[in-house]
Amino acid sequence: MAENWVLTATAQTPTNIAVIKYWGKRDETLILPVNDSISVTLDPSHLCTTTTVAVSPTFQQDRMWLNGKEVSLSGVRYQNCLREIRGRAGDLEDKEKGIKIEKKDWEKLHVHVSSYNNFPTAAGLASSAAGFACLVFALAKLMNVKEDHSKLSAIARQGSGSACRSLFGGFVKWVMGKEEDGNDSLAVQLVDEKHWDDLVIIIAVVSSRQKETSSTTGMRESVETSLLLKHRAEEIVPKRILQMEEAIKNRDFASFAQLTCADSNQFHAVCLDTSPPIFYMNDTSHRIISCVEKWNRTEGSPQVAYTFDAGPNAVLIARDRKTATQLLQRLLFHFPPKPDTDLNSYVIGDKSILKDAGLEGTKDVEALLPPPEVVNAPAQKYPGDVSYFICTRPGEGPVLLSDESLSLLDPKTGLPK
Ligand SMILES: Nc1ncnc2c1ncn2[C@@H]1O[C@H](COP(=O)(O)OP(=O)(O)OP(=O)(O)O)[C@@H](O)[C@H]1O
Ligand SMILES: C[C@@](O)(CCOP(=O)(O)OP(=O)(O)O)CC(=O)O
Repeated sequence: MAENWVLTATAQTPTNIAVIKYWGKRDETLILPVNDSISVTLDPSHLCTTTTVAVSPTFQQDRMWLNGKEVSLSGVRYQNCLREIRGRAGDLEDKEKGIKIEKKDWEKLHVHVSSYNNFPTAAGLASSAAGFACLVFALAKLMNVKEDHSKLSAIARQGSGSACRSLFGGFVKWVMGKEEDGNDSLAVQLVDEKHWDDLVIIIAVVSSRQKETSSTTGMRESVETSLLLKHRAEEIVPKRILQMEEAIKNRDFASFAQLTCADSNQFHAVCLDTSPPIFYMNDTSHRIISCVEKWNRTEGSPQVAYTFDAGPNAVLIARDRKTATQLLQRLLFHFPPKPDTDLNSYVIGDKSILKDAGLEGTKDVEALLPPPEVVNAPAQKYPGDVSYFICTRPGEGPVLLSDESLSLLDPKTGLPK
């Protein structure tokens, strides 16, 4: 066997947003949560991670490049994922390339990883969720791991809890599990992305100067100090999970929206109940909540649901396209771009919603009338308080990219292209 071969696999994995939140661990090392959670996977054409993994007898050590820059793989979370995947690697033969790797050989072979997020990293858009899910999925393909997506999700969970939910498209539940070794703490798909394809998602990336507490630190402090977290995990979430599963199954938007907003608000209440208190939302986040609440109330039934993770960004879920265009008009009325910003870079993702809303340029935004529900109140405008909007929808789970031109590593050297 020639000893200078390089074998690669490239995958693409989506990010996800929780509608019933994970907040609190019962085991910090294995990353085992104190409650079940449910998320919606976001369309990878707008937010995703692409990762190429390679193996070669010529590699001297495990190495990783993130968005083109070399980063260390020595962190315990990366090490746990690599160990768990290597332990499950199978025999592999590529006759065309003359490569034969036996199960026991994988322990001695080093890997190279190159990963790229098509959205800002560590900006509160769950890059760690897409990133760890993609790493585990790509390595599993490379190393011929014969396990289903749920089993792989239990490995991705050890990279970042929320990552386990990115192993599936559509709506996904992370079952907390009971076992001490965490083998039953994994993700399952509730329904795929086609089940409820009316939904439209608009993310407001909110400008933020504050230094935020990371999710890992924040939830540790909440577990240690918040009595509300204990009550939430034991009494509230188990019931909410059942109601949310029912709402998703029946495409019951009114219940879905009520549960999503209530759960986001309770998660932030737990943060306030933490000592010292943690503030993730800012004034802009609060203004977006008020705008949606006022509109929903005027309509008599929910049109839009909102949810916020460990940061000020708003994730807004509209019941259908028509509602999404009305939402975008409201958002752009209150949060127009700064005078020098082009609308095309201010609203990204699925731009067809801009067109449906009759908004082709900054002039159209300036001409927007106040929404009917605010006509008697001062029409408040906050240019610059939102950095940009992303229009997207529920999307599919991880996919393997077989087109070699999409590989992020050179097939000859195993180094970034
Ligand atoms: N593509 C990737 N592949 C592997 N790891 C990644 C990738 N992208 C991000 N990460 C890991 O996730 C870390 C960022 O996670 P962090 O929780 O700080 O931000 P986030 O997930 O973008 O935001 P948030 O958790 O607030 O939603 C990075 O430092 C890196 O360790
Ligand atoms: C608020 C959340 O987004 C918290 C996510 O926490 P992480 O998964 O980032 O935390 P670690 O497991 O410590 O890596 C809610 C959620 O995604 O369910």
